[in-house]
Amino acid sequence: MAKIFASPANYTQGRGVAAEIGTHAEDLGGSAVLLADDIVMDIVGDTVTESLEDHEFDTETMEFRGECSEREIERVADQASEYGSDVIVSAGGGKALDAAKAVAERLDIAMVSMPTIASTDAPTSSLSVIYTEHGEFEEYWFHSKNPELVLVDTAIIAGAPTRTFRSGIADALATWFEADATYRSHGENIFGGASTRAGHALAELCYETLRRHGVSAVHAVENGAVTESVEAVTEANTLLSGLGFESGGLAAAHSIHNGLTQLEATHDATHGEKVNIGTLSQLVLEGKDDAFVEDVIEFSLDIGLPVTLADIGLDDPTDDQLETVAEAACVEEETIHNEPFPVEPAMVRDALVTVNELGERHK
Ligand SMILES: NC(=O)c1ccc[n+]([C@@H]2O[C@H](COP(=O)([O-])OP(=O)(O)OC[C@H]3O[C@@H](n4cnc5c(N)ncnc54)[C@H](O)[C@@H]3O)[C@@H](O)[C@H]2O)c1
Ligand SMILES: [Zn+2]
Repeated sequence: MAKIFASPANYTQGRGVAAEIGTHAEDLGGSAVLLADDIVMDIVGDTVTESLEDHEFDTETMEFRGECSEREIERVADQASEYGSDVIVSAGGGKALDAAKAVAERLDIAMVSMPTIASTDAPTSSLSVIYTEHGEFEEYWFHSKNPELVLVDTAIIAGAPTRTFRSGIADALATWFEADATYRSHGENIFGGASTRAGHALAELCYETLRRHGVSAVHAVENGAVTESVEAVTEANTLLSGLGFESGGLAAAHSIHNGLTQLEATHDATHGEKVNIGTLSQLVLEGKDDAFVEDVIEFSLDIGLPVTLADIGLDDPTDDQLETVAEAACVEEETIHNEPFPVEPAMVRDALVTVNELGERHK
């Protein structure tokens, strides 16, 4: 199997860079549509439109309605096509970015990814996670390219609710464990290739960066402050995690997340929050030492991340519910089969109940 590494063409991060979008996007086209929900449009709409128009772009705006579903993608694509847009700029969280990636693929136009929260590693990737209208995970859509430009304004990131930043740390915390499992099993990354040393090393740097800067960065963001730790963790949550998972590979943590989305009770927990339960479950599944699992639980608590099932809305899960999660996590297409040993649903269920017990003990 060939080794494959791919990435966005350009990643730009810093305080105030939203106002420079016209400069960075200049070569990508001449007619842009900005996709964002109401909240995000209020935050970036004027700044982005002004900068694009200063650089000779015709600009339209469009409201994102909140779910990355096939229907929403179709609606946005039809409208963007009517506008004759050759660039889609998407601002917001993972769902808005994922929807825009699918639109860019469908219309064969350029994509600018502008995360306004550092909540997931979606901004840099070449895939979209597709949900039903009701928010259940449906499937991954793999696209032919990564976004042309990823633009991250750290002043906006630090001004967003801290919960989004914590969630991004959780999504990024999974990256190293999943990439390393894939590496050890000689599994496939998102591009259907083997991991490069680069993909593996970036995933490890992601983990080290979170451990060195995570706590300080969360405290800064609680106060809307941009410090060097906030810069480091934003980069880890967004760039290092994004490249690390795509070129390094996913494994159990994200399959368990996908399984958890089958239960409606978890829908108020963010992507990252559910992933954290997936990460801890993966460590138990892999039989990591007690001290190591406890260290990751303690770090999760320091950051303010879920360590029990109740923390993600499952106060008293029934056997049937746990069975549903475990079965969904182990379907054939799931990345859990990148673990270096065969995984059965019973093993996932047992890891989940064990994590729950360990998490309760540490609280
Ligand atoms: N494609 C990938 O590679 C990939 C990777 C990880 C996660 N995901 C997907 O990402 C999605 C989760 O994304 P998410 O956790 O970012 O949430 P989200 O996209 O569901 O919601 C983000 C919310 O935050 C709000 N928001 C955005 N910026 C804000 C700001 N600056 N201030 C205040 N509010 C703001 C938005 O209005 C929205 O309500 C899931 O669908 C997940 O599957 C995809
Ligand atoms: Zn994720």
